[in-house]
Amino acid sequence: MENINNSLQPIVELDGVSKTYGHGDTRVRALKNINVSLYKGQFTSIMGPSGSGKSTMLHVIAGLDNPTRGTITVDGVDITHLKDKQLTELRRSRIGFIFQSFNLVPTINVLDNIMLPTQLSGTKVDMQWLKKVVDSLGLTTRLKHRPSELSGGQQQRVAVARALVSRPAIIVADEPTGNLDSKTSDEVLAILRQAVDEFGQTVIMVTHNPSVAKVSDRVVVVADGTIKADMVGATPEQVIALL
Ligand SMILES: Nc1ncnc2c1ncn2[C@@H]1O[C@H](COP(=O)(O)OP(=O)(O)OP(=O)(O)O)[C@@H](O)[C@H]1O
Repeated sequence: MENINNSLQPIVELDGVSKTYGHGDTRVRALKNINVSLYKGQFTSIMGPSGSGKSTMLHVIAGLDNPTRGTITVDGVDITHLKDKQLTELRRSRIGFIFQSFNLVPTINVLDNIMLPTQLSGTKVDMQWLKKVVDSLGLTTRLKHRPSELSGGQQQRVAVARALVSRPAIIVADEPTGNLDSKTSDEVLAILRQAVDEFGQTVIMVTHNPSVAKVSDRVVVVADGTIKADMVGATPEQVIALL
């Protein structure tokens, strides 16, 4: 399986990236000299066993954590040398986040949560797109509720809607379907796929679910802090064989 395509434009580049946590006896090498480019307008899934370094890779890509060594370039900007304020600004303007822990603001309603990143970045909310996202995620009747009045799955869908509505160039998702039933999980994946196909957004997703290969352009398999496989157009069966 070939992963080199000259017509593709890198949007995230990791060059010699290592991440070590702790010291001495507690030292863990979570990422070991990773070199990889992820491309614009692609849906890339990062898979691998528990503890292999997937979340660490996603966190350094999104500028939420610093690598110990190496360089990370996001949309042409070397984020490893940015000041905190510049990094916050880059995250706000270019990256949408979906985490398993939702990170919703408890004191404001669902609609305000969904619109928050767009308002923070000072851009106009595309109400038509917002309506489409909210409808497809089954949240239309929940917009005036507070997050605490929603089920876990509904809160997850609010987090997905929030990441999509501002149409960031890159959507970074850590197990976004982990808490969802299979129907809702399929809907979330379909809408992420739509963000790629219709709006040219880039999705980078960490998941344990091999069936996600069906919606992914590329599957990067991480094992023990290194890239073990890098597949374009892989089937779930091919992914399972590698895990
Ligand atoms: N803040 C931290 N301090 C110390 N060690 C850490 C920290 N975060 C992660 N690690 C270690 O780094 C390694 C990689 O962790 P990471 O969370 O990236 O793995 P993962 O592949 O995402 O795992 P999972 O699928 O279980 O979420 C693990 O051995 C983990 O224990």
